Amino acid sequence: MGSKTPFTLKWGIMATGHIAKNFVKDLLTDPAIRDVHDVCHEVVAVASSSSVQKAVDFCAKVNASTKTKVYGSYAELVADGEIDIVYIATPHSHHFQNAMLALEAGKPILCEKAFTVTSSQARKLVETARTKQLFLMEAVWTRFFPLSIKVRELVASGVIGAVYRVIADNSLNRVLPEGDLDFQDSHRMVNLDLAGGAMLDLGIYSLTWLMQILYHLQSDEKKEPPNVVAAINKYHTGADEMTSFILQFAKHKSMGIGMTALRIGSGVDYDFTGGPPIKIQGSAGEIQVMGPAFKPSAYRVIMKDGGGHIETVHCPIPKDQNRDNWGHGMYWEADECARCLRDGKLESDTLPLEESIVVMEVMESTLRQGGVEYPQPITTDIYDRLSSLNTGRR
Ligand SMILES: NC(=O)C1=CN([C@@H]2O[C@H](COP(=O)(O)OP(=O)(O)OC[C@H]3O[C@@H](n4cnc5c(N)ncnc54)[C@H](OP(=O)(O)O)[C@@H]3O)[C@@H](O)[C@H]2O)C=CC1
Ligand SMILES: O=C1OC[C@@H](O)[C@H](O)[C@H]1O
Repeated sequence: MGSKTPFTLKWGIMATGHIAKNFVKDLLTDPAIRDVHDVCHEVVAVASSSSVQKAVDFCAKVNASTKTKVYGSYAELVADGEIDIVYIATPHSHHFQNAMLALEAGKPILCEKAFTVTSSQARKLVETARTKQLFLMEAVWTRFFPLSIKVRELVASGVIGAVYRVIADNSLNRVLPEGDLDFQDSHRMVNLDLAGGAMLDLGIYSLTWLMQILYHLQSDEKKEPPNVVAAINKYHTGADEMTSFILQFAKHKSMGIGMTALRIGSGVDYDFTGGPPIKIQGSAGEIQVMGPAFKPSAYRVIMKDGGGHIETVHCPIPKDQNRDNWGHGMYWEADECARCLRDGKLESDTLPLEESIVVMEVMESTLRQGGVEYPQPITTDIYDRLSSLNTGRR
């Protein structure tokens, strides 16, 4: 791209919660801190379904430009003609209706994980986006980390031979001394009305590691969807609190073993001393990844024959000194959106929509096998512009 003017992507932010804040702060960092010079980002508008004031407070918290527009409804946001793309940062329960709202208004979308609550909702979103020729991507930021790209390249290069097994865990210890989890029953992490539970919130990252190695790297002609076997321990709200799933790719002679929990953490630490949360096992060696599965921080390659030096490669997340030393790692997925929109692409090659559907199928199968059932208002695949999920009527 050389010295050409970078392509600017203009964002509309739907919701003002925890992750919207982190994402917008990432958007507002200088792309040069991550050596990106071809694209940049502008936050044009922020909407809260609760009140305009919440959007105003949000803008102050993230130190947004004074030009950023604020709305007190999602409908107003998606109608804003200046916005190139809407970032959906509502609970999983809301994603289908909110994404349909944006697509119906002709807006491209980056939608937080879990993409939807059911696979049929995911298929409907993809179908709608394709019919309307609009860009759509699930916001699985981890896939766009330079570390993930490097690990996929190493596996594809055959350095560890044929990969037969991937083991991945993304678990948090959120248990209180008396045995309950450290969330109110109404919290989105455990509340069935908000599609709570470990699988959709955290297990998706273990699944991301299984999928990006064992499925994404399969050749297109030989794509083999996984057979899924799962077990779940439920919390008293009915949400899953400890979930394990096996993905079997029989034709490829490989298996992925995924784990997630809210009752026990991934290890004593995220360092190799606690055991890496991700192990990619090949015929000639193994790649181990450390750090939380959603935000990996280092990797190492260990060859079977003991040959070669084992070097840990640390991959720090760049920080912007002019923005309170902020940098979370979500800007790489935003850069992907900018490049796709700049180049007229309707989906990302790194996270194709077909894979988001398979991911939802795996999670749905896992939850079904464990007997987790979400209520009808959040599982329907019938779009309703006036659904309380769109209007914010609680
Ligand atoms: N990529 C990542 O690292 C992370 C992703 N996530 C994902 O982002 C999404 C949001 O999570 P998070 O930001 O932690 O959640 P929060 O509860 O902090 O924020 C959710 C926001 O959604 C809006 N909202 C609309 N209706 C409801 C409702 N009925 N109950 C609660 N909130 C509602 C609210 O914004 P308003 O009132 O302004 O409309 C609220 O602030 C989830 O899908 C989660 O999986 C979460 C954490 C990390
Ligand atoms: O996406 C996520 O990653 C970090 C976790 O702490 C959070 O619960 C989850 O939503």
